[in-house]
Order: sequence, then structure tokens, then C-alpha cells
Amino acid sequence: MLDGKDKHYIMNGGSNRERQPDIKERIGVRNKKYFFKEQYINESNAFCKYFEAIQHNGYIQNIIDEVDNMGDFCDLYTDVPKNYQADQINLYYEPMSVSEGSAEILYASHALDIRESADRGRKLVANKSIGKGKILINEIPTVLQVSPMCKCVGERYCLYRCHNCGKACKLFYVCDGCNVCIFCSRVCLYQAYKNYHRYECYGLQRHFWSMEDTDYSYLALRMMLYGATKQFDTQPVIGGVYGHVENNYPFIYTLESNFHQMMLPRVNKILYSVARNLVYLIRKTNFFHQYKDKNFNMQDFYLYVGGLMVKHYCQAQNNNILLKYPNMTQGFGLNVVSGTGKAICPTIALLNHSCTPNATILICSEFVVVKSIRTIRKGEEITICYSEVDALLRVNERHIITEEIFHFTCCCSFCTYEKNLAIAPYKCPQCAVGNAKQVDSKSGKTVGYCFKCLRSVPMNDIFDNFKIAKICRNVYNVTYSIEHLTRIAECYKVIFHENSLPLLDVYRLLYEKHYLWGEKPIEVVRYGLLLFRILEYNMSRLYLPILTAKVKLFSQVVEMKKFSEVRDLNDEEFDIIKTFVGEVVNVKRDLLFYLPSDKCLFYSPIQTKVQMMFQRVSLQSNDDQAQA
Ligand SMILES: C[S@@+](CC[C@H](N)C(=O)[O-])C[C@H]1O[C@@H](n2cnc3c(N)ncnc32)[C@H](O)[C@@H]1O
Repeated sequence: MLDGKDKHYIMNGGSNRERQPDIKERIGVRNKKYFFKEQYINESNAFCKYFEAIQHNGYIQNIIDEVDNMGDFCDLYTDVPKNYQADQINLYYEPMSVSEGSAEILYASHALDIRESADRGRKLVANKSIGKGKILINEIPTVLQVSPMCKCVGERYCLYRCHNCGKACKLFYVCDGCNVCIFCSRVCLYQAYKNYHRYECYGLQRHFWSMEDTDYSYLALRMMLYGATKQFDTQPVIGGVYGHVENNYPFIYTLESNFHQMMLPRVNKILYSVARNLVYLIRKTNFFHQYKDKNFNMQDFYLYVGGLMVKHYCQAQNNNILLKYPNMTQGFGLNVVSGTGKAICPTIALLNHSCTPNATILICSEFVVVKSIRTIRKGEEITICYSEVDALLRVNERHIITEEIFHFTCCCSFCTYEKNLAIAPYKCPQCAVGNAKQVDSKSGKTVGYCFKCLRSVPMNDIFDNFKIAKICRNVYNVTYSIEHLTRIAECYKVIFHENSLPLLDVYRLLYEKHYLWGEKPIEVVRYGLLLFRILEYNMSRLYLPILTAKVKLFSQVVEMKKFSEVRDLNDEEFDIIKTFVGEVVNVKRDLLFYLPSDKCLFYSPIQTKVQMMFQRVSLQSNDDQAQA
């Protein structure tokens, strides 16, 4: 439990931690002109300066023209069927809820606490051991952006979700004004209209806002409008609870924006989008009329609202949750999802990113649910993998994504592990458990140091294998032969630990080569299984990209004609197939983590086919299971 000053800081989100850009590092790497610290102190100040500048040099006229000459009303909306089926969205999941709610954090389980760390800011940690598959948070989004279902926006965005509460709706009410927003009930329609929709309706009709994944101006506007309905009250209710059902604005207001980590071109894009929003609000809506008789300086108030929208834009970029579904019925592709919008959930926004997460987000009708994907120890931080980051990429590639999209450099345990690999990458030749590094190479002998044995170890064997691997790699680069790749894998098995990432790269290549060119189908299974063993060791079995890739592997094996020719298996091959059949059965259980049982039915034909293909093996597996 937190107390006193610490608790105040953390709950209020402000904390005494003011993130400052790492000036030396940035200026060292990038051109100085991109750095803006001297120019802008914070989001509000940035917007004031920008707005003053565009007013001064006349550029504002371009924005006014753009707003005044918005396109025509889009005819296609009139084609939207008014009684469209809910497209199974609500039926996707059973309702889920946390077993016992926290008294300190809205929507969270009592097993979670808020803490703060110097490198990552606020975080949620487990205050007791948590099992796999437990519901940790079950949150109703505070602000929601549902992508409109207009056909000119594209099929990808088609969605039958209430734009106010997020519920999927079987029959819906379409707003008569814009014909874009749909609502599940008259109550939602009325609420939305009163709180925000009357200000956005005109722009929505004319595609004023881009619904692209990288544009947050529409969501920023909605966040500001939510604030306006709460009189822009940013003071949390006394009582020290994080989050408030009636007024979550104080908790939105303090979400991480990473404004000071952004480069000038990005900031300029945001300022421009917000200036557009502001001009739109002034010229096309009566949003500001309600404040006119309150004796404030309207010019200052415009700038205040603009500053708020800049802040919310940056926050939306860092904290939004993509409303998407695991959609494994379509081609079993990696990350095959149907994107439908973005949500701001202040409690879930406390979760930091990890490239080897211990929890995942599921969208369950109008709820956003966080579920543990492995056992979490007491005191361990709860982490998710941010949806734009593909944890299957290598560390440098992942860092490009986190830096470009979220403006932070990931310092999770997996990134640290991958970086440490560079320091002591080898398997100790003495104990075969510890990590060793080379320390010396004299008179034909290579000596290393093992961090487990805590002493020097001979490394000649390792370096002999390195030499062979290097030669094989050179030959492979010319011939692309499977034999040389196999030889590299054998050398790597001596040099590195069996679940290490260098081996993963070689197995991935071997799998692809065998799948495309190989004569022996059993090798596809062998390397496919090895690949997933390493991935699951480093990440988790219940990790959606891994699961979908695995289902893809199984379906590929089923499709391989050559398997029908496999008759006589030797003992080793028999074992491989036995493991494979076991995995095919197990994956069904893993799928149930993400989908209700009727949605896993698509998987049954694969299971049946595999069991028929390898009848002898599956019979024996069944016997083994019965004995066990
Ligand atoms: C959704 S918020 C998470 C909560 C945040 N720590 C806070 O105090 O509000 C995302 C921000 O947390 C920080 N963060 C999250 N994961 C991180 C990681 N793995 N490494 C470094 N910073 C991280 C970044 O500043 C990121 O923009």
C-alpha cells in the first residue's frame, strides 16, 4: 500500500518526474534543427506559439479555407443498412469480470498495486502471485473513437459498434445528421449528441478527420470534449483512488504524453492537426458559444483548448488501445485482426510495454479486458506488448518502432537480455548452463570466462565451430543450400544455448527452405517445432502472434501433399511426429484462451486430418495419455 506524498504523486499521475529529453544523445545522432526544447516548454506553450505564428504569417487563412470548403455530404452513407447484423462481435466472448475489485484502482483486480519506477514511470505490479488466465482489469473505455462505417472509408473499418458505449449492436439508430455514427439505443444517441456528437457531426459527414491508425486528431477532439463536459476539472476526487466512474478526466489529463521526446516534424504535424480542429470548432460549431458570456478572454480560451488538444493528441498516441479482435478464421495469418477503433482506458494505460509480456488485452464487447498469459510472481510488474510492436522482431527493429511511434526506448527485460547477449553470448563449454564471454586468445588457445562457474574456461571448441559456421555461411550466401544451413545449425548448437535467439534465426531459415524446396516433409515439422520451442521459451505459449503462427504451421503441414508418402518412420522421426500430434491437440486449449469454443471449431478439421495422417502415432499418444 502507498501512503503520504508518494501516493499523492502516483495517483495524480503528475509525480515529481518531469521527463527531459536526452539532449546529448539526440543532438549527437540527429540534426540539431529538429530539436525543439528551447522553442516549446509544454504542449500549451507550443500551440500558442504555433497559432500566433500562423496567424502572423497568414497561413491560418489556408486552414480556414480548408475548413470552409470541406467536401460535400457523402451520399454513400445513405446506403448503410439500418438493420445490419451485429456480425458476431458481441457473441465473440463470454462476459468476463475481475473476481474481486481493487479498492485503490478503478476496474482493476485487488491483486494489483500502482508503483512508480525511475525509468518507466507509473506501473502496475502484482501484490500476490497470480495464475495464468486470470482477469486483471476489466475496463469500460472513458473515451472511444469508433471508426465510421462509411463505405468510402473502406471495408476494413466497417463496424457495427455503438459510437457512444462501444457495444456491438444488432439493430441500430443512425444519426440523422451525419448518417455516420450509429447508436445502440435512443439513450446512447441522446447522450452522445448532448456531450460531443453535435460538435463533430458536420465534420464527420465530410470526412474531415482521417481515420488512419497514425492520426489521433479525432480522438484528441473527443478527449477534449469529454473534458469540457466535466468543466475541464483536472483535480482527482479526494480519497486517493485511481480512476473515477463519473469523472475520469483528471486521470486522462495525467497520462504520459512523451511530448518532450518528439522530434519537431512530428510536433508540427500535431500542431497543424489541432489548429484545424480548433478552426473547425470556431467556424462550424457553436462549441464556444456556451463560454461567451463568462467574461473570459476568448482568444486565450481558444488557445487553452488548442493546447489541451495537443496534449490529448500526444497522450492518445501513447495510450490508445486498438479495438481489434483475434480473427483466426481468415487464413491463420499473423496478427490477422479486424480493426475497428481506438479506446482510452486510463487504468489500462498504466501498463507498461514489454517485448516478453505477462498479460494481454482482449476486446470483449464494450469491455477492454487484461488477462494474464502466464503465472506472475508477487512483486512482478504487469506488462503487455503494445500492439504496434511485433515482439518477434529483433531488438533494434523493435526499438525503431517504440521510438518512432511512442517516443520511448524500450528497456524491458527481453531487450536487456538481448543486449546482454552481446556481452556474454556463448554456452559455457564446462557447465553448459552458464553464459560465457571470450577474454583472451593467446598462442592458439582461446580462453573465456563463465559467469556461472565464476572462472576461466577453455573456448577452443567454440571458436573452431565459429570458424566452420563462418565458412558455411559464406558458401550458403552463394549456394543457398540446405546442407550448409544444417551445418551452421549444428555449429550453433555447440556455441549457443539451445533456446537462444541466434539458433532461432537459423531454424527459421531451415523451416522456410524445407517448406519451399525440401524433399523431406518431416524436416518441416522438425524445424517448425524447434522454432516454436524457442519462441515459447522466450515469450509465452499464450501469446497471440505465436499462437496464430503455430496454427499456420499446422495447416501448412496438413496441406503438404508429400506427407501422404510418409510411411515408414524411424524412431527419431516417430518422436517428432508424436510431439507434433501432441501439439496439435494442445493448441486447441490455447485457442480457448482467446476465443469461445464455437469460434475454435474452424480448427477441428485440422486436428482430425492430422490425427488421420498419423493414425499410428495418435493411437500411441492416446495410449500414453491413458496410462498417464
Ligand atoms: C501507456 S503508458 C504506461 C504508463 C506510464 N508509465 C505512466 O506513467 O503513465 C506508456 C508510456 O510508459 C513508458 N513506457 C512503457 N513501457 C516502457 C518500456 N518498456 N520502456 C521504457 N518506457 C516505457 C513510455 O514513456 C510510454 O510512452
